[in-house]
Amino acid sequence: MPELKDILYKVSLTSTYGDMNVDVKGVCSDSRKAAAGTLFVAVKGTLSDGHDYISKAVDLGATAVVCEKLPEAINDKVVYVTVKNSAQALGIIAANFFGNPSEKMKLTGVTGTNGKTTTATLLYQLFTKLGYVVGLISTVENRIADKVIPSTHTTPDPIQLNELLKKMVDAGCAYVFMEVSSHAVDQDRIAGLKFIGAIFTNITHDHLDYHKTFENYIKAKKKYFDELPSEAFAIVNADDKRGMVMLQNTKATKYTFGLKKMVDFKGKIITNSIEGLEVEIAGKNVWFKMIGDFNAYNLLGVYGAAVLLGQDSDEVLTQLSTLQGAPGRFELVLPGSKVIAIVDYAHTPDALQNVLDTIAQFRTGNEQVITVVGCGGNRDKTKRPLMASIACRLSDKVILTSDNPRDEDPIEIIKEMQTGVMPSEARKTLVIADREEAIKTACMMAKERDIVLIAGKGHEDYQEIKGVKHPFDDRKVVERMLNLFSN
Ligand SMILES: CC(=O)N[C@H]1[C@@H](OP(=O)(O)OP(=O)(O)OC[C@H]2O[C@@H](n3ccc(=O)[nH]c3=O)[C@H](O)[C@@H]2O)O[C@H](CO)[C@@H](O)[C@@H]1O[C@H](C)C(=O)N[C@@H](C)C(=O)N[C@H](CCC(=O)O)C(=O)O
Ligand SMILES: Nc1ncnc2c1ncn2[C@@H]1O[C@H](COP(=O)(O)OP(=O)(O)OP(=O)(O)O)[C@@H](O)[C@H]1O
Ligand SMILES: N[C@H](CCC[C@H](N)C(=O)O)C(=O)O
Ligand SMILES: [Mg+2]
Repeated sequence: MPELKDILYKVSLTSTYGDMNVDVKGVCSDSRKAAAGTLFVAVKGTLSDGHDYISKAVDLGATAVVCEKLPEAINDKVVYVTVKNSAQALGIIAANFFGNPSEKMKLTGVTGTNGKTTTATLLYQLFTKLGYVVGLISTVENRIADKVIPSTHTTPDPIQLNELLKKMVDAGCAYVFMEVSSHAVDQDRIAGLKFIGAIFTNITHDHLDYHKTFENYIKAKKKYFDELPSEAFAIVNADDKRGMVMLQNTKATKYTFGLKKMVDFKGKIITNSIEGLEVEIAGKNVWFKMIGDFNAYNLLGVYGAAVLLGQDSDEVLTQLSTLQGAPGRFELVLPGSKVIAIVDYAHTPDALQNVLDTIAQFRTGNEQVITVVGCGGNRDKTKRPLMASIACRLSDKVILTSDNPRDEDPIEIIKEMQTGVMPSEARKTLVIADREEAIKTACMMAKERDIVLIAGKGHEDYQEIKGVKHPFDDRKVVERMLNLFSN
């Protein structure tokens, strides 16, 4: 069992009280999980402050406490350690407690507003095909080789994260690909991890509820690159306005990918159709099963990272051309049906615009595009009118509905969306708060060859209302409707 002094290795301490050789049976940052012999790390959160729960953790048996400020009531059977930043300390402590698993693998992180899950999943699938034992940490699911572990966050908290990485080491994972959310960077969930590579996809409007300003959001993404070690590589989308900003202060070796500029990993789209993409990369024309310009960027980021991780360029392109990408991302439901139904996780204005632009490239103009879209509750409100506006501009009919209302009133969310609908567009919008009814209505309205886009929830198999996740899957509702048509 590790001793306290060992798991505090590399943590910058401001003071210590008690025996640093005490054994530590476990680490927790939630007092409700404290047990005999554990170390409790008090972290200031967005809703409450872990410092208020120190005595609760001690009552449940915690024998050591890491905090920024000592509590008034000191228990002389407990060891107290103060630090300047306990969120950061928690990351380093969790890594030490689980034996610094990230140092025993090649860990690559993906950050950006859109495309993280797609990029990380493609890398996981690619390296598996190349014959390696691979780990994946993503919004949709975590994977240790082919074993699926459900995911609760895009990037888990430091304790779960390091425990998962340790299991990956134990299972022999040589490469691990993980999504790094801006929340995770800001909350130091990744402190203490050793990355060999980092990929930046893009940055657009999202999460301003949390970061408050776009500048802060950019800073959170940049902090990830600023803290990379010199042995790592950093590869960014140079066509994104903020791509080069990410590289400004990094010690890592810098690389770029893109379609428009002079870059290290360049692509040129030759064909873009509902069947897939043909892209010229490294002097070769390669067909991919992924659809849409934005996926050309994801594929180039994946290709660049794979080559930087030492893989053979031709072999990478051959394997990459066979891959399907992540579930619920531009997923065609029952392909070959009379109605083209697409389920996509577009839950930001930029993603919605990209998906509808992609659809616009395929359509003949004789069919209708019917979009069903909602915006999540307890999330960035500024995106609501923008998403409704984009949906109206690029669709023939729009049904505004709900998407994980959480603690908010779905009707109020829809009202905020409606402020983005121009009076001239109002006649093509319907409001149907019940998502199942909304999807059914869209399918009923659709005629042969019409395109129905169901945006926002992708792979999600629930609708979250007031803290309860009710089973709900866009794809299943659409499938039921399409099957009814064919009978
Ligand atoms: C806004 C946010 O990111 N919140 C995360 C944060 O919680 P918090 O700051 O609200 O914590 P808090 O409730 O204020 O508590 C502060 C501290 O007191 C402790 N506490 C609290 C109560 C108690 O009785 N005892 C106790 O010890 C808590 O364990 C915590 O350490 O830290 C928690 C532990 O790591 C996370 O589970 C929680 O994620 C919430 C559930 C969440 O919904 N997060 C989303 C927004 C998120 O992180 N999303 C990103 C993806 C976004 C994207 O890019 O699309 C993600 O990486 O998943
Ligand atoms: N490179 C990209 N640029 C812009 N939009 C993209 C890109 N890749 C995917 N998208 C769109 O964004 C949606 C979300 O993609 P993905 O799940 O890969 O992103 P993410 O960054 O993991 O999102 P989240 O932060 O919610 O986990 C997709 O369904 C698609 O509509
Ligand atoms: N990772 C994103 C996912 C949003 C998905 C959308 N369906 C919603 O619930 O808003 C978030 O938690 O903000
Ligand atoms: Mg994701």
